[in-house]
Amino acid sequence: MGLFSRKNKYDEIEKWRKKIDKIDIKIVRLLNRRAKYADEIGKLKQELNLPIYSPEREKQVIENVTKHNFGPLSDMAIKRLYERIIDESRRLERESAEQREKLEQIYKFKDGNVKLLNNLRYLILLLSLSLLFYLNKNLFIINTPPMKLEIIDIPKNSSFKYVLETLSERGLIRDKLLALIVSKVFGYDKKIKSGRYILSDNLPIAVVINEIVNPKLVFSVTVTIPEGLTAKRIAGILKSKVGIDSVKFMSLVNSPEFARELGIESNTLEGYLMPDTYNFIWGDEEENIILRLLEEFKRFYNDTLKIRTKELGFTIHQVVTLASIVEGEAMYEDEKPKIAGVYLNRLKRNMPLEADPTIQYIIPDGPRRLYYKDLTIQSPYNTYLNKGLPPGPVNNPGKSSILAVLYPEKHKFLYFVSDGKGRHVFSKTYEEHLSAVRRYRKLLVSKKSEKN
Ligand SMILES: O=C(O)C(=O)C[C@]1(C(=O)O)C=C[C@@H](O)C=C1
Repeated sequence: MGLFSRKNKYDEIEKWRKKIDKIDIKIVRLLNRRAKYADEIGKLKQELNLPIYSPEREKQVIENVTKHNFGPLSDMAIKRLYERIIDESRRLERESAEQREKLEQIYKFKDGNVKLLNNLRYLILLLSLSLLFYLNKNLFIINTPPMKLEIIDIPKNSSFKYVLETLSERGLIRDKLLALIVSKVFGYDKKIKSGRYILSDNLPIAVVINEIVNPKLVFSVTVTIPEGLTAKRIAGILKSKVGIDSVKFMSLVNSPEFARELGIESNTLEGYLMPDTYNFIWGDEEENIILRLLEEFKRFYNDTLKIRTKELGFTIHQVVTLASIVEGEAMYEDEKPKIAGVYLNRLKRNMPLEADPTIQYIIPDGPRRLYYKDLTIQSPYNTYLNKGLPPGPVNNPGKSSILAVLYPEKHKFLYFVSDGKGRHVFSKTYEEHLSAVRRYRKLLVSKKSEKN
């Protein structure tokens, strides 16, 4: 073979190959278009739940292509080629189906979660709204008209737990836990104030707690302290009426430092607790109450009375001491200046006062009827054994008794004895007095026999 013809053949191969290349490009494009159609069919089969593999259809396809086969490829060759093409179609359909399934699962999961989240959101919203509604209703709103008013006593040093228990027991707070939480959050549990409170049963928690922390409806009690009582008996009254600690009250009354601090020339405040009618706040401090009683004493014992005291040559302490004896003796106001006059006459003559109220003060079980042996009790307060005034007041005298000492009746009486009816018989001499005493005793005896 010549060199020239050989080269021509190579060129020819190249020429054919170029043609094949062009056809291959078309074949690949067509194969992919075919694969795409098969993929569409696969999608529909998946939706219809049909199997990918369809042997009848494959048979049809082979028959179709061999029918149109005019060589040079044999029918068998075409058949083998198409079996490979359909293989790849099935593989593509399968892979696509798998991918769609996976995606579907992801969406399903997402969908579920989104639904769950939405439900949770609604639930939280609902819960928050109900909580807000509940808090608003219980904490701030007055919902019902009051059914009853309750008086609540909160003693000093009460624990917050005790306060909550009491309020809840009396129906003043419905939700103890809510009250506890709110109080703890705002620190109210450490700020409660003792006292007597009047609260209605329809108040919301915030109002009830605020009232106890910051009382506005404080309960004031009117207390009358009668004239002539000892500090100890006054302490008893204040304990029951105002809720004070009577031991603390007495220790203040008997504190010389406290008396000095208040400007009282005495070791105790006995005599200076002014009898009167007072308005106290229930549960108020013992000290405040004493200050109030002393204030009344000082207000009463004004400059005019102080000047008068000096004129008489007495100290305030001596006047109050004698006034307490007059207070103890007199039952009627109009007799007070006369009785004061008797004691002042006796003091001037250096006679013992022989005043029964001073004995009543030293007997532990008084006040009661006195016996002769009571008059012999050793005490600086015993005015049968000691001349002059006792060391201090034997009770807390009222205003009229103090005035009776400062403005006594001028007379010459040195003695008096009960007339058996609450008044007294006054005498200038001992003899007169003795006969008055005898008359009194006779009266007593006849009264006794009348009774029997
Ligand atoms: O016609 C179908 O059902 C197809 O899925 C397409 C095809 C093919 O490639 O022609 C693929 C797989 C089947 O087994 C049958 C035919």
